[in-house]
Amino acid sequence: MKPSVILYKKLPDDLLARLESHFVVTQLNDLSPQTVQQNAQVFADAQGILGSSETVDKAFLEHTPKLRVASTVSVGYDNFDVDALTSRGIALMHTPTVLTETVADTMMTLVLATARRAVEVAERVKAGEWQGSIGPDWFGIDVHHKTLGILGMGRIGLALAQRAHFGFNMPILYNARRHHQEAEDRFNARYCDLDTLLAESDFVCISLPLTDETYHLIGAEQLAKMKSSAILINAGRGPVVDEKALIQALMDGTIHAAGLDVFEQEPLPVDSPLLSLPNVVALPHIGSATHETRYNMAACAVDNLIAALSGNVKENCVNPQVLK
Ligand SMILES: NC(=O)c1ccc[n+]([C@@H]2O[C@H](COP(=O)([O-])OP(=O)(O)OC[C@H]3O[C@@H](n4cnc5c(N)ncnc54)[C@H](O)[C@@H]3O)[C@@H](O)[C@H]2O)c1
Ligand SMILES: O=C(O)[C@H](O)CO
Repeated sequence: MKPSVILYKKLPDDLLARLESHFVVTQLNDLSPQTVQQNAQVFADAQGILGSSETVDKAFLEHTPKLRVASTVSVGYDNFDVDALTSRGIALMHTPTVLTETVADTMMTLVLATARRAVEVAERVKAGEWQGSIGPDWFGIDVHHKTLGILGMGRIGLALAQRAHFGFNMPILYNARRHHQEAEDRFNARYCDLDTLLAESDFVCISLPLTDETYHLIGAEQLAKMKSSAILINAGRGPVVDEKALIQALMDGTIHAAGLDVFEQEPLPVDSPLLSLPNVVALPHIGSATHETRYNMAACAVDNLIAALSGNVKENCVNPQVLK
């Protein structure tokens, strides 16, 4: 008999058909306690789950005694209690690599949009304010040849460094737990401690995962160490930055601007002060959101689930120790 799996994200038809050729698939909207309660038997029978963004913690796992694989349509997995999954022998599969270049494009978009004030001035044009030659109140700042600091020199950090180095002639600084020879050899990136990176970068770019260590890594103290002309870019996870401290720093001129794809609370509440600051470009967590990349992520997650439930995993497992 085919294993039962729960799908909690919409898939393109061809990928759904592929999933259904291997499994008995139940489609649900989410993994909320209410959904679990209303579909208790489905959760009790499920050997796999596939979707994104929902919390999978100890309380959830109590309802899934047969679960063997969780396949997330994302590279980030901070919404999973990995220790709880591992202690139950459940494999966590994710989708690195297929989204790397697209997310780096998004980060470069934020660098350019904040520096050149693209959103702000485009809105002024739409509002009919372009009535003659523009003056300094429409000007931005240069990106090329400025120093770009990277926090999180992993797959996405490297792809960002490539763009900044070759495309914009930017010196690259990075802080990490170890030296990254590839970044140093290919992009002339210079390793430095966090304080030096904050003090010397014109753009501080975050592509870090959210962990206990990175939670509020950037707070008031760190923002105060940045140049007042510097711009903060965050496409890692919202809680890596203390958002209250960031709002204050943007309001009092401690830093120049921020380009944000991720927030402490998503969707960003409509009354967030961030939305009334002209020096903020706020995107709705679109790092990987192109048609091509979202398809490739979904395909990767389907393949990951098939591989893991058939004992054939070659890559993309967060906790490979459960496979031994
Ligand atoms: N905005 C989006 O839509 C979007 C899309 C994809 C990924 N992301 C986020 O980007 C993150 C990175 O993705 P990736 O594929 O580059 O992952 P990765 O694992 O290749 O890179 C993460 C890097 O951060 C480093 N790191 C972790 N903790 C650190 C710490 N305390 N100090 C310094 N460095 C630390 C790791 O060593 C690694 O090099 C994901 O975990 C996710 O949270 C966001
Ligand atoms: O981690 C990821 O893949 C992105 O943030 C999409 O959720």
